Amino acid sequence: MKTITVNASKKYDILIGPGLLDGAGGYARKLLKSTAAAVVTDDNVAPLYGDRLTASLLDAGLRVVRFVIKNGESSKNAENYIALLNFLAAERFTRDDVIVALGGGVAGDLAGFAASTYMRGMRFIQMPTTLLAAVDSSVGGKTAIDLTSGKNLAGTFFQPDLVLCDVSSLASLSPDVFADGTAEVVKYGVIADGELFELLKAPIMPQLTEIIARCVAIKRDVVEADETETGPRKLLNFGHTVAHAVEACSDYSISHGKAVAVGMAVFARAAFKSGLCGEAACRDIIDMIRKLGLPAETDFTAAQLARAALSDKKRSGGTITLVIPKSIGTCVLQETPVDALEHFIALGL
Ligand SMILES: NC(=O)c1ccc[n+]([C@@H]2O[C@H](COP(=O)([O-])OP(=O)(O)OC[C@H]3O[C@@H](n4cnc5c(N)ncnc54)[C@H](O)[C@@H]3O)[C@@H](O)[C@H]2O)c1
Ligand SMILES: O=C(O)C(=O)C[C@@H](O)[C@H](O)[C@H](O)COP(=O)(O)O
Ligand SMILES: [Zn+2]
Repeated sequence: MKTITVNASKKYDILIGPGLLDGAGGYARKLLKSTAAAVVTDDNVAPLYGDRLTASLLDAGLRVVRFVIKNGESSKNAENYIALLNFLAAERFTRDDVIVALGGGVAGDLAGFAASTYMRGMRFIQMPTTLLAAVDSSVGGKTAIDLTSGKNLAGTFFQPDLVLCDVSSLASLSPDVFADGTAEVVKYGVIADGELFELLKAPIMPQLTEIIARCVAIKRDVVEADETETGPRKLLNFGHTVAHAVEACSDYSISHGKAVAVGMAVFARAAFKSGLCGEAACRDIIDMIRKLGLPAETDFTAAQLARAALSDKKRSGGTITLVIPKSIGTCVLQETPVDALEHFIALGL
C-alpha cells in the first residue's frame, strides 16, 4: 500500500493499493464523524463494486444510501446535480455526513460538486475505479458539471477528505477505458517526468501501483503550489484546450482521455512547426499516443476547434493560456492572443 499526503487548504491522504473497497468503512469511521454515507456511482460500477462498498460502510455503523447515475459524460449535468442535492436533503444528510464517489471521473466530478455545495460543504471521499480517476480526477479538488455551452463550466475547488484507490477494482476496466487513463499519464510524463514517460514503453499492468503513485505525486506537488490555478496548475491542462473542444464538438461522443490524446498530439505538432519544441520530442509524444491505442488526429477543423476552445476557462479577456511542450518532461505556459489560436491549432492538424 502506498500513501501520499496532500497538504493544501485541506490535508488528506491518498491510499493506493488492493483491498480498499472492503476497508473503506473502517477508514471513514476513523476519520469522520459521519453517521450516514451516500454512495454516488454509475450503473456499470454499482453492480460490480456497490455491494462490497456498502457492506463495508454498514459494518462501520453508517447508514448507507445510493445515488446511481447512467454511465457516461452526459450524466455530468445540471439535472443530476440538482437531483443529487435534493436526494441528500430528502435523506436528511448533514454537513458531517459523507458522499463517497465510487467510479470514474464523471461520478467523482459530479459527486464532488454536490459535496462542495450541499449545506455549503459536507464530507467527501473519492474512490476512483478508472485509471483516469486514479491518476487524475480523484486528486486535487476540481469538481464540475458540463453546461450546454461547454465542458466543466460550473464547478468548485473542493478537496476530498480521503482518496481510496483500490487498484484491484481497475481489473474490470475494458481496454478502451483503460487506454483513456493512459492519456493523462502521458500528460504527466510530458509536463513533469521524463522517466514516467519512459515507463510507458513497457507493459503497464505490472507497474500499475507505481505509475498511479507517480502521477498522484506530481499532481500533489502542483496542487500544493497552486491550488486554485492562478499559475503552474495550468500545466495540468496540457492537451486540454483542444481536448475540451473535441469533446464539445463531438457532442461528448469522444471520451475525455481520447480527446486529451488528440489535444496533446495537435499541440506537439503545432509547437514543433512553430519552433517551440524539438522534432524528436514531438515524434515521441505522437508515437507514444499511438502505441497506447489512442488517437492522434481529428476531423474537426481548426475553426471549429478554436471557436469551442474560446468558451473554455483558460481564456482571460483577449488572451488564452496555452500549454506548450518543449521536451519530454518540460512544458511552458504561453499567453496567446485569442485571434492567433485558430492558426496555431491549424499548424497541428
Ligand atoms: N476533476 C479533475 O481533476 C478531472 C481530471 C481528469 C478528468 N476529469 C473528468 O473525468 C471524466 C472522465 O473520467 P473517466 O475517464 O473515468 O470516465 P467515466 O467516469 O465516464 O468512466 C468511463 C467508463 O468506465 C466505466 N467504469 C468505471 N469504473 C469501472 C470499472 N472498474 N470496471 C468497469 N467499468 C468501469 C464507467 O461506467 C464508464 O462507462 C471527464 O468528465 C473529465 O472531464 C476530471
Ligand atoms: O486538475 C487539474 O487542474 C486539471 O486540469 C486536470 C485535468 O486533467 C482535468 O481534465 C480538469 O478537469 C480540467 O480542468 P478545467 O479547469 O480545464 O475544466
Ligand atoms: Zn483531463
